Amino acid sequence: MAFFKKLKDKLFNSSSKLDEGLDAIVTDGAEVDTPPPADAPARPAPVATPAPRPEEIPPPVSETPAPPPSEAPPPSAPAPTPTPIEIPVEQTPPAGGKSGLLGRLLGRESSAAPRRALDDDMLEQLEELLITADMGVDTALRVTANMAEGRMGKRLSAREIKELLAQEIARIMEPVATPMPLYPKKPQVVLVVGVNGSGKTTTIGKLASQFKAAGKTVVIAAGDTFRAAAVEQLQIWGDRAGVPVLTAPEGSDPASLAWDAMAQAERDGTDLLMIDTAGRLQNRADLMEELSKIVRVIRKKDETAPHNTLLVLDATTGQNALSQVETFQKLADVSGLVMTKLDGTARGGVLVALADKFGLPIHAIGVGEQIDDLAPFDPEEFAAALTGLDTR
Ligand SMILES: Nc1nc2c(ncn2[C@@H]2O[C@H](COP(=O)(O)OP(=O)(O)OP(=O)(O)O)[C@@H](O)[C@H]2O)c(=O)[nH]1
Repeated sequence: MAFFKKLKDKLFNSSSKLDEGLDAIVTDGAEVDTPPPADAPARPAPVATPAPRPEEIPPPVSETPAPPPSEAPPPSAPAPTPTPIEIPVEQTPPAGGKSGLLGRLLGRESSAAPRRALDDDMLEQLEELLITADMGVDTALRVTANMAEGRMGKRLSAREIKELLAQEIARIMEPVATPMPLYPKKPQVVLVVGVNGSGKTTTIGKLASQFKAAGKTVVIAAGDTFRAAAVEQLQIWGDRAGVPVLTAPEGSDPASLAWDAMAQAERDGTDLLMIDTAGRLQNRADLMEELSKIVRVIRKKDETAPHNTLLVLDATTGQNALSQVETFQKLADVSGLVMTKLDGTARGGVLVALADKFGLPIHAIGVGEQIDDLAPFDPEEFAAALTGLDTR
């Protein structure tokens, strides 16, 4: 199945909500064109059209220099292998203008499609709809203001509004869509943080499997030593991914496990060491101490580690994800996000709010419970899926 179709299906709840909401807004108070007046706007001028995306996904190693300048890859560094979180994206119509034009040319949108003049009332309805889709008030206001710029009084069809919205969303998301950077450092230490249940274990398993498929050697440290069940789950995912999982006795110090794991990874020349961590936010001070101790200890072995601190967020928590980012930014030096459970949630809009508010890279999205249900984040596909623009 085309990846776009899969994403669209999986984002069904979000997209149908926006999709139907936008249709309703236009129908509410719309007039039917028969035919549209010659001077009617054939289609709105595109807003701040996002720079055309290259056909190819960004290179695996980001432009970001390795943590300290001295660690920057030497010119002779071996060519990076394709990043594991890159998944070939099938050709899909862009979220923006082209599909609309094509749609029109192919007669997808009849000239009798209902149109509604863009006025304050309609803008308010749009804002409300975006807020209910978890975009948050600030982002919803900014998005609608941009959509309205230069278009007040223009008569727009539902499809044109969806295209405008998709363009605006893609424009916000474009800068944050970056795969997890890979460095020539061995081991590259990836600290994985997030609240319990956000999908850390699952994401570590999926990422480990993708890194391994890309030819990297990976080892996982089960750093949530306080919960036997968490360790067992991680072992199951390690088995699935074919990657060893280092564990420590229940209740032992996670920092000491991290130390041992670093030593083993260094000894074995392992490419990536992924460290799972506890996610108990109930006692923030303890968690902060635990995370900073892990970091202190691994820095004794490599002062540039951790090279990535991934925050795993559960999309179904909606706006709560925003406060989790704020909290974890205080606890750890978060370098990127993975958003899980985007399948089957009506709260996908929170990604837009996250990108708008924090600008942290979104490395990947979880769209299911299977090992291959982790996809690179593609802003245009996401915008199209979220707004219900598709190839129907
Ligand atoms: N539908 C869906 N479910 C997911 C996704 N990612 C994780 N899950 C499910 O979410 C639940 C929690 O995932 P875990 O990976 O165990 O979460 P965790 O953060 O490690 O949780 P703790 O072990 O309690 O700290 C599991 O039932 C997973 O199958 C996803 O992308 N989509």
